[in-house]
Amino acid sequence: MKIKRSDFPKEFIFGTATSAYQIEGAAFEDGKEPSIWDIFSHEKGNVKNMENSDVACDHYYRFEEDVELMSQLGLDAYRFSISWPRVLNKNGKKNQKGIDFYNRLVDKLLEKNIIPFITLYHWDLPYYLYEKGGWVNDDIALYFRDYAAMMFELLGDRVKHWITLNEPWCSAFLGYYMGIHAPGHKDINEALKAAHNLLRAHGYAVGVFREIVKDGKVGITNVVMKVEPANEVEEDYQMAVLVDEFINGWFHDPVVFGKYPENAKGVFGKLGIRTYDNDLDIISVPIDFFGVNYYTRQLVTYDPDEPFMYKIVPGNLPKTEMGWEVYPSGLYDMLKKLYIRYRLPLYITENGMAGPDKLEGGLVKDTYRIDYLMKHFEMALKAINDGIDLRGYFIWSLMDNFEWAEGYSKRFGIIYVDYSTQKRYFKDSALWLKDFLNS
Ligand SMILES: N#[N+]C[C@@H]1[C@@H](O)[C@H](O)[C@@H](O)[C@@H]2O[C@H]12
Repeated sequence: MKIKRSDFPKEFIFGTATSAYQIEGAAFEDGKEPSIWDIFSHEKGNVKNMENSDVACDHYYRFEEDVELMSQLGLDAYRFSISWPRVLNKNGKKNQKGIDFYNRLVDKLLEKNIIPFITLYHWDLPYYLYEKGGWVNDDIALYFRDYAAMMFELLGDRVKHWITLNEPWCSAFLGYYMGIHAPGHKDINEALKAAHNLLRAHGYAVGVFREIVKDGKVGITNVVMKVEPANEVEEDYQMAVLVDEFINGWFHDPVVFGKYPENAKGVFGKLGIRTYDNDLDIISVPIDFFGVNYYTRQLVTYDPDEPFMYKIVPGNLPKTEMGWEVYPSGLYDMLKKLYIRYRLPLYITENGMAGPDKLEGGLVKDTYRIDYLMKHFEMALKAINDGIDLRGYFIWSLMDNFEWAEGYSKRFGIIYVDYSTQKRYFKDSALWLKDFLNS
């Protein structure tokens, strides 16, 4: 049975999501200072084909055209991030040209009746703060608080939906343990420290938000994975519980319960890895919603030879260009799990797929993405009909963009970007979405 927009509650919002470093370009223009990703992407070996976001989708100069495209699709909302080093320089001074860009973007969105959702931090830490220790320097939480307060003051009169951090798990573990994201460190102790300081930063920002944007809503967006045992055996079930805590619980529990998940904390302790208990009262100040970035599941199996006694097992379901299994039921399962455990309103702040998109005659026949989105829309509707307080769904992504270590090799957009000309093309999925939103 084909679902329609009208099957969803009237107030439910459909949008698309992007992030500053992935689309803006103008990486060193109009007073913007470097971020850790500007430096990391220019260092050999970090990004496929040595690609970077110096230009990206040139959104800094083309934002009016891009908002017009969103309006043509009939989107209700648009989630984007602020580039911290574009608005605040190393002397703690505002960069007015950078601030003006976001003012104009917000005003353009409102003019087109598109609700802005702003993410304060989507991985592009100012490089000068990294030089002061970055996320492993406890002071970073106060720098973030001051940056957040400035943005709340500047845009809070028009923007009422804010997300403090995007996927702190990635910032901490891909950036400080696995080394595949900026700043490229490989130190589990640094990763745990960074994780804690990211959560402290979140808590301090929520505190000032309550003083500045009294009629606004604030939350945090986490990567959410459905973790399952690779084999129906006790030890794999135990590993699934542990990995669920490592990935999902580690950034949800402290924010709501003011404490880290016990099993994972115990494993870190046994391995001599320090965990932290300071400022848990600040970390757990009440928030208004959780943002859920859902893409796929993770199959795990017990392996005593691995540092954390488990390894990831590739599944046998159809996969996207990222090698991620297409697993729509995992979205429903995780929405249900999060809502039962934390009782907070939810937004799907990212869901989408990288596809083998080819531009031919001005068209991109991405029927696979239409199928993917429809199946995940169905799971969102099932969750709503089962009483879960799900309030919105943002497709990742509005347009093809810089996919971090994958460079431009992975296309997640519903709009195709020809990077050689910067021309935008609606993919079939965009045209399908436009019809769906009017259905
Ligand atoms: N990879 N991948 C796609 C997508 C990435 O482009 C976003 O920036 C992240 O928030 C999240 O990882 C998801």
